[in-house]
Amino acid sequence: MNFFSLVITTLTVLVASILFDWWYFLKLRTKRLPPGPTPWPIVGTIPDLVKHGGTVGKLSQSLQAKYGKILTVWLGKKPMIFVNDPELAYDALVKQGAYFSNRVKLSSFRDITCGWRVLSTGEGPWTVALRKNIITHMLGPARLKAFKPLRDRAYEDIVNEVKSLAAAAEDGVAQVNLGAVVYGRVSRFVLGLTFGVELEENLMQEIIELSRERFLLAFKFSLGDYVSFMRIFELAKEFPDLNDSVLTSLCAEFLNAAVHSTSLTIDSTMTLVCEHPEVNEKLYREIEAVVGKRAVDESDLPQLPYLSAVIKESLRVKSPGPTTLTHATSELRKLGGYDIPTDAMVLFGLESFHYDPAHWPEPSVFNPERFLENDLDVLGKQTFNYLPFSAGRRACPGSQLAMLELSAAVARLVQNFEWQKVPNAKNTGIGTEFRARPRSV
Ligand code: HEM
Repeated sequence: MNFFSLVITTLTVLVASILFDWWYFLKLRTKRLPPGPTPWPIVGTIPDLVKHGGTVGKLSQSLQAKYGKILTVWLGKKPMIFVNDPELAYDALVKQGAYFSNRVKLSSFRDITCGWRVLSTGEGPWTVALRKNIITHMLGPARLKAFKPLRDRAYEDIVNEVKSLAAAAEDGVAQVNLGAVVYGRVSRFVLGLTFGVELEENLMQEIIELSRERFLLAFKFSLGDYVSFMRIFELAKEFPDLNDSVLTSLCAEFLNAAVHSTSLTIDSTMTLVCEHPEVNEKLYREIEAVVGKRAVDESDLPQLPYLSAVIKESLRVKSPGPTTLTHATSELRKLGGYDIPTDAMVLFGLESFHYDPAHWPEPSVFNPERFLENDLDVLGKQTFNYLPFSAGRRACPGSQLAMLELSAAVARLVQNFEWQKVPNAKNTGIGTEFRARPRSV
């Protein structure tokens, strides 16, 4: 092909795809979508998103005052609908759960998930089978019990790693990136759970690094998902149903889903505990009174109500994600009187539920006492105003394991050390810098 025909072909594809996007956009605009800012041609509301630091949760919260608790923004030609009202979320995730449980097939996820074949991006019978396998086999009560010794090792290793940093420090106080320490130890436990055997240290180290790279890749933004002509830069690939690559993707997904939010939440809980010395003191006294000097065990957790309240309040104030993953409908549905087309990405605003002043007085104040007065379930059984693990058919399958790990790890950290945040320490993405002085246990 000579240069001239190449230019003509490229321009034709460009104009055709712009016209296609325009037609697609106008077709969707005939629906009665939830309100929102008027989108720009081609790019939609992407400029507003950029103004909000690229964070969809922040964009939706700032638009909520003007447009209400269900609203639409446009990522190029694609509508993204935010549901920030707990009652509408209950309608979608429970009453209409069978229709709101699909996922949007974003091309940014295609390669990393071997053609969307992992649990969090899949839908239909394949996903139902995967979820059943995870819930009944990988994370069923018998397996959680069988793998308790590995979890105990992880808690012990976290404490020992911080103790050895303290022993090596001149003033006897460890300076530690807690998120990084927890990430490494929880990953080793989850690898044991995934493969059913303990792997060699070198191999574990290699898998942990590779899976972290994969995790970061999954956040790659692909313009082709939203503006069709950008697709010409992406190559189509075929993926088989189940082979080594699909299995690797499934293991990487499990490892990332299980480790990242858990280590992030342990880090943010300890940050909140450091910022509230009265909470730290009360927590330490509860552990001392119930457990004494021996190491806290998971079997002690039901006797530690204040610890449970601290973890739940931390998940309310600092949910690892401000929204659920994107949901999609399997057919055109109605929600709050609006149309929800199959092309829309639907996000449920967990942070909005958790910060609703009508339900939570002084919502930005960290106050574990709220959960002592009213011990709410984490899967929305009593109210959708508290939903850290989402609810319904796509709710987090790891909530039970996560609550065990969060509670036991935080209890051991408070039991063994006096914690302080390093002044002006910021979360570096993986964790926050703390100073930890071993208590004389
Ligand atoms: C603090 C800890 C955790 C939090 C706050 C959390 C929260 C969530 C949320 C909000 C979702 C999205 C649900 C939706 O889209 O409606 C999710 C999905 C998921 N989580 Fe978790 N999670 C945590 C830990 C875990 C653990 C320990 C595991 C595995 C052992 C896990 C595995 C998954 C998987 C596989 C999905 C995708 C489910 C699907 O698409 O059907 N998570 N999680």
